[in-house]
Amino acid sequence: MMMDLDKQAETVLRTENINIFYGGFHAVKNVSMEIPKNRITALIGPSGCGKSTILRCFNRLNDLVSGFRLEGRIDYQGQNLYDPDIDAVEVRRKIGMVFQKPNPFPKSIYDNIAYGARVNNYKGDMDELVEKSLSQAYLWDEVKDKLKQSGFSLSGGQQQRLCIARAIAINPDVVLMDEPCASLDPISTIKIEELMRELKEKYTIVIVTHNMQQASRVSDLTAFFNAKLSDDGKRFGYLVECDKTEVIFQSPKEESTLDYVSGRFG
Ligand SMILES: Nc1ncnc2c1ncn2[C@@H]1O[C@H](COP(=O)(O)OP(=O)(O)OP(=O)(O)O)[C@@H](O)[C@H]1O
Repeated sequence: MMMDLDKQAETVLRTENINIFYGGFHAVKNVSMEIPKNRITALIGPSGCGKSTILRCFNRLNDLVSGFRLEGRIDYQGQNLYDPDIDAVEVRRKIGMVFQKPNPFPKSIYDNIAYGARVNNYKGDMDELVEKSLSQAYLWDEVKDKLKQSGFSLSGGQQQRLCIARAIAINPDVVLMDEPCASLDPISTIKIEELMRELKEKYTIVIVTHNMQQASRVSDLTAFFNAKLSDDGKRFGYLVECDKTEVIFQSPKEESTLDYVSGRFG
């Protein structure tokens, strides 16, 4: 499907008819979609439609949730991420995550970056890696004179850029972002959006956002999810459509998509 949407981009992640359960609750039904390389894909939709659930499946973060079960497959570089012989820790090294609330480690700014590299037995020059990662996250100039201070001493927007720097320091393929600007002021938000545009040159980005302007400003592709009641009266999430962002925002196939992006519901 995506090949038609973006002929230049190869597919990094592909879900094939996935169904996601939390215990007896069928949270997400029959989602098939593709995430293209070096693009920003936005997941949008009303609360509870399963955006975060799907995002977290992309790096197996839901494994830690009791009762979680996934049916179907998620292919990453031709392998099913959920095959029993796949190491979830290695998956999370290749597919990083940035959360809604900045969550620096209770360590110095320097060690926030160096920690993951040390754990991964990084053999290169640590100072260089720290500088490069912080520069890529547009934070270096603001912190270069206080690298030994705690990550918590930074502003919220700076902390989020620190978390992005930490995510890219271990050289992932994909960076997942779950509402990365939800707790930030407008100026920090614009900085993170600029940063995302830069980062997609090197990484593939998938972002969950409630902010329609943000999705239309930064993403190349947008997937619109919705929720509805099944025959037994339970609410489940599903993918309505995924297309180029300008199509989703201007001429989507489904009326419910237009209603949502134009603020008529949700
Ligand atoms: N750990 C969990 N255990 C049980 N149910 C869960 C769990 N996490 C999510 N759910 C349920 O799965 C459904 C989808 O939740 P999810 O957080 O993925 O939605 P979302 O679209 O990201 O919502 P929001 O926009 O409000 O963050 C919801 O009904 C939610 O209550």
